[in-house]
Amino acid sequence: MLPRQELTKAKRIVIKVGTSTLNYDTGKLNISRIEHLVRELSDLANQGKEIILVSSGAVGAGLERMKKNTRPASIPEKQAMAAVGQGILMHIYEKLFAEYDQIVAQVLLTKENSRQYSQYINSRNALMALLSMGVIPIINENDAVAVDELKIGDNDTLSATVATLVDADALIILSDIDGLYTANPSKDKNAKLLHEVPHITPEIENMAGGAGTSMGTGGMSTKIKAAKIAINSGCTMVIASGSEHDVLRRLLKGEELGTIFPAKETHLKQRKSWLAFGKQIAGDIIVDKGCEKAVLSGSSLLAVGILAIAGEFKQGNTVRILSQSGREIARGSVNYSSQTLQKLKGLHSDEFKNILLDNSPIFDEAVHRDNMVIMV
Ligand SMILES: Nc1ncnc2c1ncn2[C@@H]1O[C@H](COP(=O)(O)OP(=O)(O)O)[C@@H](O)[C@H]1O
Ligand SMILES: N[C@@H](CCC(=O)OP(=O)(O)O)C(=O)O
Repeated sequence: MLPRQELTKAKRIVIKVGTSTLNYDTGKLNISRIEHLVRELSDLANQGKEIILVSSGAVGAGLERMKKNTRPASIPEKQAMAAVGQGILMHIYEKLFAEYDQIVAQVLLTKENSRQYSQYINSRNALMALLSMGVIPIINENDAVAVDELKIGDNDTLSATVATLVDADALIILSDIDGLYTANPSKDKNAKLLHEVPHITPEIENMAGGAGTSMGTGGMSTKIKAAKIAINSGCTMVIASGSEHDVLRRLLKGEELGTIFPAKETHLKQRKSWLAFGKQIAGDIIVDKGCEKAVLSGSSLLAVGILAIAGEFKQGNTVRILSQSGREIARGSVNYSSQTLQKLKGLHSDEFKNILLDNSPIFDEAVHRDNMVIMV
């Protein structure tokens, strides 16, 4: 089935709306757009679709309330603005959704919630319970507690993590632009809109630039990062304009709006998606061309193909597997620490016993294919 047609069948849908869509350039909330969004989402829920809204805008709403017109530079100030704004945002949503008799719930997440498998499953259970009750969860990052290493970092990535968590059929990212262009259109007047991106190649990644306004964060590059997560988890993603009339209804009828990133056929099992997207990356393993080919065709990663190791990691940590050119081809749970792998790299497993003098278990594979997820 064509990817646009697939969208017409989507039942569980995550919709992400960015600050640049929720706010005017003045920094004030775009009330009529929020009203329209709420109307469209309630209508989709009435059709029996399961809807999750990932909404940015807390910092923006906080800034407006505190009468500031530039995003603060320091993290504590940003956190303070988000804390002021999140309540305002929820109050608006609660009030508007109530007009359509639609119940909503606030869910605030951090990376911590996906790092531990038990917490990952707990968040999934809570979201599934809300969906089964016909409630629309409204998700944002828990900005007040999520400093640096706890931060998911941007709501594009958060929305893709959520889509993976709940096995969503589609992720729709609404922005202030109608999709991915061949270059940043604010800088290149000849940039053209791409209607479909069948594969995320390095060229596609290079097209994506940073945020367009002082309000938005991440720009297209975080949306491409989100697309990688979503499509590898079997979820089709679309980037479309939040200002396009009836954008959600039209997209879900198969209309060619925005840029579509079709889901990959292979749907990762829960544990594999957690492995790939839930856990923190502890380091990198750089492999030679032969090893890259073997990994991409489904083999385990053997030490003989390892050229170099970056970072310090322990056995069981998640590492990225990179090609010689630095492109991530896979990630997985590693059988040896970085210290041990430094000694084993380039060797065949029958040579390991000369190196591993202690009685530590000898694995043939540095990363077993069952604990590995292909990322291209
Ligand atoms: N290749 C590209 N195609 C489209 N937009 C791009 C591209 N590269 C950078 N951008 C910028 O990304 C912006 C959207 O991201 P962002 O400002 O973070 O908004 P949001 O708040 O919706 O996340 C666009 O307005 C545009 O200026
Ligand atoms: N958690 C922050 C959103 C951060 C973010 O990713 O913003 P955006 O790029 O507008 O989606 C907030 O609510 O302001």
